[in-house]
Amino acid sequence: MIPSIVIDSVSKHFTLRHAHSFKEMSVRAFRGQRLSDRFTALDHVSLTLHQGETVALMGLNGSGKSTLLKLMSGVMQPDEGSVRVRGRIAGLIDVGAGLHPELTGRENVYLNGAILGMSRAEIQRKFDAIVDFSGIERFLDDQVKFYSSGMFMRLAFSIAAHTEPDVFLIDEVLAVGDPPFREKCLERIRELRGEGRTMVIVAHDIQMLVGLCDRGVTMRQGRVVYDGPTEEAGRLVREDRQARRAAAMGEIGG
Ligand SMILES: Nc1ncnc2c1ncn2[C@@H]1O[C@H](COP(=O)(O)OP(=O)(O)OP(=O)(O)O)[C@@H](O)[C@H]1O
Repeated sequence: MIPSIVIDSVSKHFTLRHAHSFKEMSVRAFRGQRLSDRFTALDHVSLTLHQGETVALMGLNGSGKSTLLKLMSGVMQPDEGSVRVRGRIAGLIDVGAGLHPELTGRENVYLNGAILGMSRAEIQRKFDAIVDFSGIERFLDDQVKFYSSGMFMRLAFSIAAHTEPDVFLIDEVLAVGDPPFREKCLERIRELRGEGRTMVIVAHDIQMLVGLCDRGVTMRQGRVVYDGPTEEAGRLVREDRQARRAAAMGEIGG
């Protein structure tokens, strides 16, 4: 098996500021309270993903999935450890992050396509397919700021899905679209999977992930706690959800 992404003992910390103004700072300092805390979002995560694998990244909110995806995509750097990626990577991480609100849909296909590493000739060749897939041809010459969130998502997914990436990162975007488009996206993901590309998918819909992925990785508080069949990875997340719900019920005395 050829490694596609190698994550070696990666950690990522964030600083949480408690005081946002001089007044708040003075008050906290006067009370002897801390002005900020260091928070560990990823704690020595190691993971090797192989070419052609479709991997589900699962875990409760805040377990570190999106942070790990951002490190894979290179938009964020680890504080410790290393991330190595082989080949061209495309991601739908911050949906529409590469789309410019002031530009039209048409202009955004060119801009975003270029950002994702396509040449102008390649974009021209794929232009019709991208627009066709997105289903927004009627709005192609409108500025993207007037799009609904669904239309925005359609265009962003469509551009990314046509970049022919070696590694495709997908974060929760499938939750945004309308059901027919969501089905179309899943179809496209299956197609990309069939072409032997590496896919990493973050989603909360466990049933969908079990149907789509051949490996599941479960995260808890910044650590990988399970790596194996998707079904089992999903079962652990369901357990975590139940435990969290029980704890919340306990807090409100229910
Ligand atoms: N830029 C940031 N600054 C400060 N804290 C951050 C930042 N990004 C993420 N975090 C914190 O890191 C932790 C992990 O966040 P992350 O978004 O990776 O979790 P997640 O598993 O993707 O959650 P979700 O399912 O809600 O998207 C969270 O507690 C979050 O508040």
